[in-house]
Amino acid sequence: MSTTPVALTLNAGSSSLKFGLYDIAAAPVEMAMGLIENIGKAPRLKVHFGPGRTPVSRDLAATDAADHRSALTTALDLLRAQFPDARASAVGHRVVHGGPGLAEPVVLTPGVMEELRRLSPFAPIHQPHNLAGIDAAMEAFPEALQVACFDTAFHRSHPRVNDIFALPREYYDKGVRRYGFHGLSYDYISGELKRIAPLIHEGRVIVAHLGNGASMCGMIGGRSVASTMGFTALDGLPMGTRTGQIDPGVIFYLVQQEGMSIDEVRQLFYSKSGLLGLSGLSHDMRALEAAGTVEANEAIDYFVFRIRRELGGLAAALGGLDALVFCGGIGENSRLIRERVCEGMGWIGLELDRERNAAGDTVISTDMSRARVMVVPTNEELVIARAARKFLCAQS
Ligand SMILES: Nc1ncnc2c1ncn2[C@@H]1O[C@H](COP(=O)(O)OP(=O)(O)O)[C@@H](O)[C@H]1O
Ligand SMILES: CC(=O)OP(=O)(O)O
Ligand SMILES: [Mg+2]
Repeated sequence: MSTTPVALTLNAGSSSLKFGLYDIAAAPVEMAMGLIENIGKAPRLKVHFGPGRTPVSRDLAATDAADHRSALTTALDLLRAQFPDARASAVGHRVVHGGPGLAEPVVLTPGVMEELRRLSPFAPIHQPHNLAGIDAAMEAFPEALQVACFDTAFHRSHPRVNDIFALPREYYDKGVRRYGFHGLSYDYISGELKRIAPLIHEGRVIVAHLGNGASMCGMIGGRSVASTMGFTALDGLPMGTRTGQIDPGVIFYLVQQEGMSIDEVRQLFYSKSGLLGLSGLSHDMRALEAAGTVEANEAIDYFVFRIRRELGGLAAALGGLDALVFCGGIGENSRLIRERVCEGMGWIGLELDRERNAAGDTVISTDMSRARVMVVPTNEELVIARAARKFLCAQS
């Protein structure tokens, strides 16, 4: 039997499950990284087992990932077959909502679980899946240390004025605040900037995490000052299937005039809107870029327009801008979106180098650009694995 301590990481999204396996004897080393997407519909598996190995990608039977629990069983079977001797000493979970109190990763206890269940309505397409993943992992690995890492935690450094809504004061105390999300990704990017561009890290940086979920974060000295997501992961930028910022008056209209139920409005805002709703075609940026229809182009126009608006707003909150960093599936891979976001942004100090952008360089601004533009691939799983290792080390 292997004596190497191993950590499993789980990152459950609304219709996907990302899983990672790390050797954590020293700093975490990736052994496997996988994704099961389209859970409950036509599930597909993508997995790769460490550097230099060819990634595997194949369709799964519907029963292999009918829900998150069965997807986890499928993922674990796969990992056990590949690494028969590995035993997880720790399981690290991405949990989207940690509420106002949980500003650091924690070891999961019944008390913490109760608080996380209470927060479920604040993150309806994420938190229930995160909690189901925790329950399943506790059952599968009763001996392992179970650690939760929160998307909201990184943003607890916000000044209060950026956390409040203009509601009567008692609502803040009830937890109705601007939490911010994608914190594991921002934490990773902050750490990477410190390593590869320490002077930039000390300055005023806007990070655009553009994936299926999308948000932007303004940082000073590597700490979050402001973010585009708010009370829930619905606010801010339009996303694959989510509206992003919308006048709350639309909800009253839909309920009172269109006769929709609150559940129907929730479905509409979280699952049928954003790029999918505007294009009438797909939530997937690759499909929209390839489609070239009027509707797909308009969905892209709106996505870019909102990013540029938030860029201006966040730069004002930071008092200027030293760097813009792109990450997430779209931010890391779409040269078109990066080019369009930076177009005509000289007034804010950004000048994109088209060739560097096309080549996918890390720095994609010109040498003359006052503010730097960068592409830094994010890694939420590594942040989780590091936290799991830290707790294990503290125990032994
Ligand atoms: N080459 C590419 N060009 C444009 N968009 C891309 C490309 N590769 C991936 N994407 C987009 O990235 C998004 C998924 O981002 P990702 O960060 O993986 O999402 P998740 O939020 O599920 O973690 C999808 O919209 C996908 O189309
Ligand atoms: C918080 C959030 O939107 O997460 P994701 O991008 O995984 O959907
Ligand atoms: Mg994501």
